[in-house]
Amino acid sequence: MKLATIGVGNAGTKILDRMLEFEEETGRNLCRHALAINTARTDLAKPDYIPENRRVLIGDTHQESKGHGVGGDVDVGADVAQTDIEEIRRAFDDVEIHDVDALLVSAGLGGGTGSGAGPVVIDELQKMYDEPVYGLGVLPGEYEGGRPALNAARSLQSFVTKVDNFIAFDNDAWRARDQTIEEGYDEMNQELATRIVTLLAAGEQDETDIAENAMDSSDIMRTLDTGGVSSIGYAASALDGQEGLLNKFRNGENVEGDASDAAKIKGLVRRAVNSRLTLPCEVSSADRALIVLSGPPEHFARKGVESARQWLEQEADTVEVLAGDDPRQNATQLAAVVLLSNVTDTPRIDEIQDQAVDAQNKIQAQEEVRDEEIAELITDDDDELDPVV
Ligand SMILES: Nc1nc2c(ncn2[C@@H]2O[C@H](COP(=O)(O)OP(=O)(O)OP(=O)(O)O)[C@@H](O)[C@H]2O)c(=O)[nH]1
Repeated sequence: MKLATIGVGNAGTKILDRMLEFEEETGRNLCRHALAINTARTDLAKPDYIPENRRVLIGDTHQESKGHGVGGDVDVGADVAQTDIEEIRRAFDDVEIHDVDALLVSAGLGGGTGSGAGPVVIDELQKMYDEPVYGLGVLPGEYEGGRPALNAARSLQSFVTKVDNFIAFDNDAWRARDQTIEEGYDEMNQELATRIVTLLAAGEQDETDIAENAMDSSDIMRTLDTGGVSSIGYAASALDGQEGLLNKFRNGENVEGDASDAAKIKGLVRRAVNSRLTLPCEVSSADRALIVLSGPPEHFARKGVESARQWLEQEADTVEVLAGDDPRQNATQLAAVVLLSNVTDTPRIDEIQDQAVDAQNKIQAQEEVRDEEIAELITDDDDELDPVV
C-alpha cells in the first residue's frame, strides 16, 4: 500500500517518525508523504525522519497555546486546529493523491492536541479526498489518571465515527514496569511501527514478477473496510544462516514447501494471534481478518499459509480471512502479521469509558462544590453589605 501519513500531537508525531525509521531500515516505501502537525514548537523540532519542511506548527498565535501545546485540553486542541485550518489545508496541497491508496492519521488520545486537533484534521481529509482515511491511535494507560481517560473516551468516539478504520494501541498492555515512561514509549513506538508498517507496506510492490500469492493493497483495504476498531498481532522468527544457505538452492519461491516449513508458518501465525496484540481483544469478536507473511520468498510455503488461514477462520469465527505474502528478498527474518478488523470485545476500551465516567462525575462534583462556595461568599458579602445599605 502507498500512504500519506499525518502525525498529530506529540505521540502521533513520534510514532510516525518511528514508522519512517523502520521503513528506511528495512527498505520499504510505504509513507509517500509524511506530515507532522503539533501545537508545541519544541516537540516539532525532535523528529529524526520527518523532513523539516513537513512540520506544521498550529496555534502559535492562539491565546491559550502560543506554541507551547494545549496542556491536555481537548477543546483547546480542537479550537486551535479549526482556527488554523487554512494552514493545515495548505500543507495537504503538496500531497499528490494519485500517488497514494489511503491516508493514515496517528495520534495519542490522552492529550489535548492529538485528541482535539486529530478529529478536525480527519474531517478535513475526508472532505478533500475520496481515499480512505485510517486512524492509528494510542489509548492512555490507567496510571495516567482520569483526565487522559476522559479525553480518550471523548476522542475515541470522534475518531471511530470519522475514520474508515481505527487501529488501536493500548499503552497499558505494553507498559513495562521496570522502565521510565519515556524509555517505555520508545520501545512501544518501535513495536507499533514494526507492526503497522509490516502490515500496510505489504502489496506496495507493483512489479509483475513477484510471487503469485503476493498480498494486494486492495485486500488490506477490504479487510479494513469494516470500520470500527482494529488490533494487530505480530510474531517473527530469525532465519539462521544454515537454513538460508540451503534455501538458496531452491531457486525462487517454495511453492508447495516441505512439511516443516508449513508447520513453522502455521506456528508463526498462531504465535502472532496469541501474542500481545496492539489492543488486547477477544479474537472471535473480529469481523474480518488478514494474514501477511513477510520475508524471503524461498521460506514461504503455500500449505503453511493455507492451514494458518483455516486455523484463523475457526479462531476468529469468520469466513472472511485473507492471506498473502510480502516477499522481502533481503529480510533476515520471517514475520507474520495479523490484522483483526472491527473487534468489539475490547476490555480496555470498556475500562476507559468507566474511568471517564468516574472522572466526569468527579469534575461535576468539584464544580458543584465550587459553585456552592461562590454562592456562600456572595451571601456573606451581601450580609456584610447590609448595614451599609
Ligand atoms: N505509545 C506512546 N504513547 C505516548 C507517547 N507520548 C505520549 N503518549 C500517550 O499519548 C497521550 C498524549 O500525549 P501527547 O501526544 O504528548 O499529547 P498531545 O496530543 O501532544 O497534546 P498536548 O500535550 O496536550 O498538547 C499521553 O496521555 C500518553 O497516553 C509515546 O511516545 N508513545
